[in-house]
Amino acid sequence: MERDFLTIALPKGKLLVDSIQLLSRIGIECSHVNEESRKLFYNLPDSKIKIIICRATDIPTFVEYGAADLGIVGKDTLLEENKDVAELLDLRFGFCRFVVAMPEASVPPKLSNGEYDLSGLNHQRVATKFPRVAETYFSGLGMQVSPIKLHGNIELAPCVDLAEMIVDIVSTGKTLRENHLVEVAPILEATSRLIANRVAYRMKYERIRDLVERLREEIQADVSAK
Ligand SMILES: Nc1ncnc2c1ncn2[C@@H]1O[C@H](COP(=O)(O)OP(=O)(O)OP(=O)(O)O)[C@@H](O)[C@H]1O
Ligand SMILES: O=P(O)(O)OC[C@H]1O[C@H](OP(=O)(O)OP(=O)(O)O)[C@H](O)[C@@H]1O
Repeated sequence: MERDFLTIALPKGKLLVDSIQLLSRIGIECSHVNEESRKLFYNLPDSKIKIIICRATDIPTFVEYGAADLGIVGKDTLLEENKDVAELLDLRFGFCRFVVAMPEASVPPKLSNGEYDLSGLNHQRVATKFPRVAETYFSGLGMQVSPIKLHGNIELAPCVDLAEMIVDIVSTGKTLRENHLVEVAPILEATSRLIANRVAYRMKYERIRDLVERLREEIQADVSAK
């Protein structure tokens, strides 16, 4: 019966391998799921689970509409997409940071507390994949910015005068360095999250809670071992 099955949406891209490994560690054997194939859904009858593979940014949409009961997605995407889903668990992988960055040549002066003075950036253009996050951050500082939405290679924008600054994800810092950009403000840290469709969470409560508890224990054991 369909209601026995859980559909889990996994993001292709950077989070896929860790997602598969985590599910496999709690006994949902899905190591044959991979991005090399063009297969976008997998049935795991023994676990009564279906896996679907989506673009990372689409995961909240699939879960909100109930096309998937559960999904794995970065907190960054969750904030930006702002869908009506339940956030169940921090999965602790896919760590990255949101920052504001600018060309080395135009970094603002520092305040006495050591932070950069961002006030001169009011009404400036900010290139980003995350316009909602950017606007929310700057409005929290009492500022307004003009977001320019891009889908990738954000660091290019200030180099070709498309924007004065960027709001983007930093992981190693290599992309900022190689494009002569400097972080001028941290915004927030993000990791991947397990999310649920709100109706599925009620209708399939026992199954979902059981899965969440197994994941929680596995993550805790992993953290304790490190
Ligand atoms: N260095 C990093 N750069 C980008 N994302 C990272 C990084 N490290 C961890 N992540 C996490 O991985 C998630 C997925 O990133 P990925 O690059 O695979 O997809 P995407 O390009 O953001 O999505 P889409 O393909 O839909 O545009 C991000 O939302 C973020 O949570
Ligand atoms: O600090 P780093 O380790 O250099 O990683 C940060 C880069 O990774 C992401 O881009 P991604 O690889 O997703 O490519 P994209 O520009 O096409 O989004 C992000 O948007 C940065 O550009």
